[in-house]
Amino acid sequence: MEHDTVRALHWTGETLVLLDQRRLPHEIQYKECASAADVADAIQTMIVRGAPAIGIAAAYGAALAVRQHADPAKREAELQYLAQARPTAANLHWALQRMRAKLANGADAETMAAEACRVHAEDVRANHYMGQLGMGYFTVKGAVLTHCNTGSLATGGYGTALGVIRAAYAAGRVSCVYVDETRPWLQGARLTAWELQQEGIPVRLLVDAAAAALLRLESVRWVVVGADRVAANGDVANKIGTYGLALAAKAQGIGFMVVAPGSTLDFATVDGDAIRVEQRDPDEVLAFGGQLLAPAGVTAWNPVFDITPAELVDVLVTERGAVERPNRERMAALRA
Ligand SMILES: CSC[C@@H](O)[C@@H](O)C(=O)COP(=O)(O)O
Repeated sequence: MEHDTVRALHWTGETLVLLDQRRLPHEIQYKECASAADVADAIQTMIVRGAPAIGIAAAYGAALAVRQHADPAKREAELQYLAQARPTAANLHWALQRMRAKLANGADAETMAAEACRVHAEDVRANHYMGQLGMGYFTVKGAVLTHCNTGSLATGGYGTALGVIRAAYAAGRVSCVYVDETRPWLQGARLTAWELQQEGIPVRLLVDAAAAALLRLESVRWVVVGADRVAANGDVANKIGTYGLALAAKAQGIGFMVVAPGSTLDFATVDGDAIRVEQRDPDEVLAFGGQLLAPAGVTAWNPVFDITPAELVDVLVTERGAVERPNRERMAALRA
């Protein structure tokens, strides 16, 4: 098994230590979470981000709630606080549901922590499996384009879309990785470029607005992205800008691959229209590094995810298998 360059989360046995992703790549700082509320705040403020990593953090948060409180009402309040940290990533609710089931069976703090560690380890295993499965589609060596950060930092380790790219690069099937900078948080520029550089994988950064031109002018074989939630019909919620990439890929006849673990699949949500898309503070768009970019008084629209209709997805890769051109019927094969 290949090594992972970095870990976003570390369980000490008593606390959860998170690599502060807001400060990367130039500062390595950690945030120690001793309570569920600390974890919820870390998710809300993007110290930890990426759907699978959010789910894993929430699982550890639930273990901390049980360690901290004997009173079921207080535990419940902590779990609800965690559940509200961010709305779009399905993994958050999936993880809390799994931890609640343990709790309902009378689990103590130690058993809860062991379950959270299992959630974490299973995610890493799923990523390695998806890496192998996904790279099977890269039949000709070439360049790929990815968006946001879906690597070790966004998951328990290794990555979803970036896991496929890493596996494919190791197998000699990727020549270069184009990375969208991913405004406004710059997950591509700050995090993905950093992860790829550490691996020695050739990386070229582009502004988000250059992606369609890249697909038209350069020979890119696949666009590979992750997901925050996949609805029962295969519609995909992912970082804002993903829908535009899918449209451009379709227009150019370039493959569009989505890579996501089972914990991101939401069969209770009928389609993308029913997915709640998080809106964040307009200041994330209007200012940068504390410096106002736009004229004072201008407002901004800041949805942080968009919905890509299933018909634009060529293949959805999960650890339960891969589905080509997902629709409601084909998605059924991925039910747990
Ligand atoms: C494996 S991560 C998949 C998605 O979570 C990722 O593409 C993404 O959109 C992350 O958004 P973020 O706002 O950084 O949490």
